Amino acid sequence: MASGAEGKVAPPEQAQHVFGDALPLVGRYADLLADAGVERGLIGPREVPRLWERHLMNCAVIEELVPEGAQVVDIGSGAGLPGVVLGILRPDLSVTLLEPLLRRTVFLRECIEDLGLPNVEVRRGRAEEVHAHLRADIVTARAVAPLPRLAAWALPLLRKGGSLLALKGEQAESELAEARGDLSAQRPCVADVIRVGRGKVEPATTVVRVTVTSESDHSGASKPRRPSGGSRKKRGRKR
Ligand SMILES: C[S@@+](CC[C@H](N)C(=O)[O-])C[C@H]1O[C@@H](n2cnc3c(N)ncnc32)[C@H](O)[C@@H]1O
Repeated sequence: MASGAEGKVAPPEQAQHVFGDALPLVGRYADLLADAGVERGLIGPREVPRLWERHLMNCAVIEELVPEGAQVVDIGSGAGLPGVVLGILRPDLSVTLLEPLLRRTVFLRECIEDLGLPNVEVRRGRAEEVHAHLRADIVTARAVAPLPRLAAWALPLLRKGGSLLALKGEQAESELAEARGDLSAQRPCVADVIRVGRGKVEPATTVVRVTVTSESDHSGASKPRRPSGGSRKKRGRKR
């Protein structure tokens, strides 16, 4: 994929601490986002100066919540956040980037090829339509949907003991408090809010972690309920 010098943004000093030996490859991904990603409207031009702190590093620090060798599904991957970053940092993971929009899946496939990531694959589809086909130890999602809807999409994909890691903003505690009833009605689970990356990223990344405590019944007996909360909001501009 073409990546000129134009959109390049130098990594901050702290990036070495976060990415270690993976820094050059993450730098290449940053260039792809800043060039082709912006050109094709997958990422806003105003995001470029804050690509490292607000996007790449903020996503990277969740890797400490992902067990060795896990199968990860990144719902609504968009331009690849956090899935591509996890795939680069952690070659031990198998990462599926799940994204419904063709333009975005084309970009993601090009990125994976360019970056040479054999442990990452792209799947075009909606999370609610892949319950019969995908299983995961970890499901990640950033800026995709309110918690009740996200849980309805993610929890059926998880193996017992697996977790949804939803990257959320400062309102995570109240969002979780409102959604608790909905979450356990979807599937038995425990949920908490964790802040990761203290000392590496400022502010620390806020994650709502929902861990399922039962086997799921994929025969259909425990079909996910339509969440009562998180009513459909106006979607943002499609990129
Ligand atoms: C705001 S973007 C966030 C992209 C990326 N996760 C990030 O943080 O930059 C939301 C993404 O979710 C995707 N999406 C929307 N509905 C979805 C669904 N039902 N299943 C999977 N992805 C979905 C959209 O196509 C879009 O790429």
